[in-house]
Amino acid sequence: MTLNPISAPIDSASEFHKIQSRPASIEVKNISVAFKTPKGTFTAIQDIDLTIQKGEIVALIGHSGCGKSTLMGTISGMTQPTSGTVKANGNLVKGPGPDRGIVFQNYSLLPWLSVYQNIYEAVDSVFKGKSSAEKREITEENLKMVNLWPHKDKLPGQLSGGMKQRVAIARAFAINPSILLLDEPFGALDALTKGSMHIELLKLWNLDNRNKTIVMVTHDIEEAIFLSDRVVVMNNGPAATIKEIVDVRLPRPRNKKDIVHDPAYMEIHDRLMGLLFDKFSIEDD
Ligand SMILES: Nc1ncnc2c1ncn2[C@@H]1O[C@H](COP(=O)(O)OP(=O)(O)OP(=O)(O)O)[C@@H](O)[C@H]1O
Repeated sequence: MTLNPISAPIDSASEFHKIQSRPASIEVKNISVAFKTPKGTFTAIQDIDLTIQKGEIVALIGHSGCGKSTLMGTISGMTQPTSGTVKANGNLVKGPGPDRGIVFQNYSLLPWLSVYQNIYEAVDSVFKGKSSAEKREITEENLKMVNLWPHKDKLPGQLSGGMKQRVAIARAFAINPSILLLDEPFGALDALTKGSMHIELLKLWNLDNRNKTIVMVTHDIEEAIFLSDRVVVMNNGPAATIKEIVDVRLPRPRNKKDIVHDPAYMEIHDRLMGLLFDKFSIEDD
């Protein structure tokens, strides 16, 4: 398989409308999550409604501790909502499933397995009916996609942060989920590595004809705008809700260097800054 540049199909802002008219991939209905703590019940998120279309890239953004990971947890099925429902591809989410691949900031690779084995084991656990040759082919294809084939025999401890993150992303893609959930996947990376990871992610998304739905938690406004179709801004908790959903009607492919000069980008950036930092100001006199 050859890698297409991220410029594969030419898009325009009207592409945004096309995506919005696609079928729902994730339907979050009236979700609340409350945790039992020694001090009593703590409601992290409350009354959240969010529908994400198939093939959409959506970023969740908000201050630390507002409930982004909790909301992601309900979509992944790792967190049970106290009330409300989540559907993925029309099916009620009752727990984690192979239709939803998850990538965390800490990579969650198995340190005692090689890069190759980390991916092969995941493929093996999901594709029970496939032959070993087919599973080896999937493993190889995905490692090559993230340019890690030459490093396949290394242990995670012998890799840089960016390489580990690429293994985690290759593993998530190898199980071919229709939904990819990324919880601060690039948070620990330096700006340059982060920039290349954004390009890698969009390449993989394009290779799959933009069919995978991607939901990403981030603290990074620029990252959210560069990658997403919509940015979901959450209120501060407790009982956090969605404050506003900002549409990112910027044509794709997006060029990291040029996009920042686009007046539409600046407007979205200002809006997000306003939503996130409306209460903060620095008195310097
Ligand atoms: N298992 C739990 N038990 C009790 N409280 C929890 C639990 N998990 C999360 N919380 C609380 O719920 C709130 C939301 O946490 P969450 O991790 O979802 O926030 P976040 O927006 O992802 O934060 P960050 O950006 O810092 O990663 C926080 O106040 C957190 O302390």
